[in-house]
Amino acid sequence: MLQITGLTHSYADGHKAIDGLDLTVPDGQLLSIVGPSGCGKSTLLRAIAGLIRPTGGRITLDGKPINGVPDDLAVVFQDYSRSLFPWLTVRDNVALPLRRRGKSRAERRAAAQEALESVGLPDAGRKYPWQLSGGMQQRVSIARALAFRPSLMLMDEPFGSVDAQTREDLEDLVLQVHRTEKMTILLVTHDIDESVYVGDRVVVLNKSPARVHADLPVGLPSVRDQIDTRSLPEFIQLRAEIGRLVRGGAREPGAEPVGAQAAAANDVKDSGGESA
Ligand SMILES: Nc1ncnc2c1ncn2[C@@H]1O[C@H](COP(=O)(O)OP(=O)(O)OP(=O)(O)O)[C@@H](O)[C@H]1O
Repeated sequence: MLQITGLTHSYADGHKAIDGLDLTVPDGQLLSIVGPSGCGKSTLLRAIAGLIRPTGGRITLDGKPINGVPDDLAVVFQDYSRSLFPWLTVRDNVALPLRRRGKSRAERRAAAQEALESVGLPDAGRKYPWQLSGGMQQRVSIARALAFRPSLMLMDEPFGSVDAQTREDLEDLVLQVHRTEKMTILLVTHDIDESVYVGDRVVVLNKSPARVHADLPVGLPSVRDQIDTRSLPEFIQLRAEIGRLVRGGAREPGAEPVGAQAAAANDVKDSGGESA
């Protein structure tokens, strides 16, 4: 479980990006994070990733405070072109972080190949990143994260630089990975529809400095489809509510969260054994 309590961060120039943010993410949840531009979403992810030391508050992963980059974590950034090494083959890029796992060369190669297959790139291993399209390069970044088998994956606007069709394919890839690998995923996005489509839950941050403005369960069936899911009345209602919240609106006092009934129904269904 990821637990964030009273998180505060001021940059060296005095700019306060986060002010007293509380958030708990249970294991296996896919949490979408949205908020106005510049509100502190990336700062939050960087603090969770141990890339910056927050000036206040506490972040724990499975009860252990985060001091530096946690062992069990992978990060996927928007800018895939800068996160892959151009002088390494695709397979070596994917295998590289596995050195930290102490794997042998053969094990690293096998894990890289398996991860490439899971993102639909079984034949790309011998190529170099610059020989692939942008969408394929982002698949490689996701494969690298997957090969590492992290318990927590942080994704910072991961589909912001790809075309609309590739974006949908990659959203479905993340949903599939989440279902099969059961890892916890935090996904920062500017796209409200995407936050609902992929999320189990959506957290809306308020204007800088960031705090949790609203926290909404996504009560949609766990198997999602780009056309059918986005046409559901619950999807349309939730997307409208989140849009209003991102623009600074307040939750209506006492209002039942949109999708809560469906979420409850899913819980009942899931507890009955087979989950979709
Ligand atoms: N290194 C830094 N030094 C000073 N201020 C910074 C630094 N990095 C970010 N900021 C400021 O902190 C605030 C939050 O930035 P952050 O990148 O976390 O926001 P964001 O919500 O991810 O932005 P966007 O939606 O545009 O991607 C912004 O006002 C930004 O200008």
